[in-house]
Amino acid sequence: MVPAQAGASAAVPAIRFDRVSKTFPARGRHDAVTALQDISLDVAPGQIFGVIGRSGAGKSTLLRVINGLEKPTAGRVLVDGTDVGALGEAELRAQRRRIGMIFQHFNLLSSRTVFDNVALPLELAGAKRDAIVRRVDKLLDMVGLADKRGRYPAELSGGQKQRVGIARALATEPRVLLSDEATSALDPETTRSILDLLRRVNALTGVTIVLITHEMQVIKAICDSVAVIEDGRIIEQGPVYDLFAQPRTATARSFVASVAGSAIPAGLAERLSPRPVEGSRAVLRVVLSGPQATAPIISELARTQGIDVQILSGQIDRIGEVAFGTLVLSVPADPAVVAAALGLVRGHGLEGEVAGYVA
Ligand SMILES: Nc1ncnc2c1ncn2[C@@H]1O[C@H](COP(=O)(O)OP(=O)(O)OP(=O)(O)O)[C@@H](O)[C@H]1O
Repeated sequence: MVPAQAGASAAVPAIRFDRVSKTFPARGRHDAVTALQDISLDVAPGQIFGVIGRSGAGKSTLLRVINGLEKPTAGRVLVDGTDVGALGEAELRAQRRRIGMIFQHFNLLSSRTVFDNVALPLELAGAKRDAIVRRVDKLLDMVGLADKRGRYPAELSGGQKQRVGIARALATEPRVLLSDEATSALDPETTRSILDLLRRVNALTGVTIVLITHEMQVIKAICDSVAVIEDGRIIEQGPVYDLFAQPRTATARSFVASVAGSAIPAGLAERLSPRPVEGSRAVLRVVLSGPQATAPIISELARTQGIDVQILSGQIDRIGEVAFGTLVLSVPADPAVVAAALGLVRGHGLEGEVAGYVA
């Protein structure tokens, strides 16, 4: 007998990148640019999949090959098993109705009301008027904008505009929702409410979401899986908690640190000197991540090594069961003491470094 889970593991991914590369050809004085290099990844149906990278890393291009706005120069992108690059114009149009998209600057039509913006994809798909009214009213209810249906975009806040964008993207009941830095133009509180809405939409409709961002906070807030992109290559990918627990590359570590608040407090940073001076103490920065994130390093430093240790700042956060954060400590500047302290930290599989010396 075939085990029950065999069927599930063989499920067609919602999106598959199979060795995808994209090079924009040289034009005039501009050299050719390879925006995507040999990318392979699977997005499972119903997942919220985040792609994080710095400016120019290739995030938008990666999103645009999913809905066929760009064609790969090598490899294939499969959406629900269909090779997007092999579709003709008419098939591609039909395919795009199954892929919604939301944007950083909302891209609403200013001359249309909220209702008419959301109705547009349905009108283009040839839906009947009463079906359009039913669907749009339901969507406006879902995004909490039923009372704004007759308003124009200029009369809405940024968060409300993005809610309209989300309702419009969902109008044709897509299987996939692409999010292009959808919260980058919003303040932190509005960002949270939009991310909550996307989570709710995902849970209610099962739509697969692929979002690109340069903010680790967004990944942490709603993604199940994440890929880190740099210079057109995926340098790490996996469940979000794995990335937080054990970032393997310097880029991923710095993204994790941006959420974990690894920075030395400003007042202390100004007083740090690169070398020890008379009576100074060494300032150690310890990154808490992985299975040993909560190891009792302070008591071990004090008790087993006899090191006089002072806590200068610290922050610890959690994703599910995984703890991560940073601790800033000071110990006597004696090189033997510093080496013993770092040895103990690293012995627990944690990263530690001397950030400087403070008198
Ligand atoms: N149509 C194009 N023609 C030529 N080069 C392009 C084109 N689109 C993107 N590129 C180049 O490809 C690389 C990746 O661009 P992309 O927009 O995908 O990056 P990104 O990670 O989304 O950046 P940002 O966060 O700044 O939007 C960049 O070097 C960019 O200049």
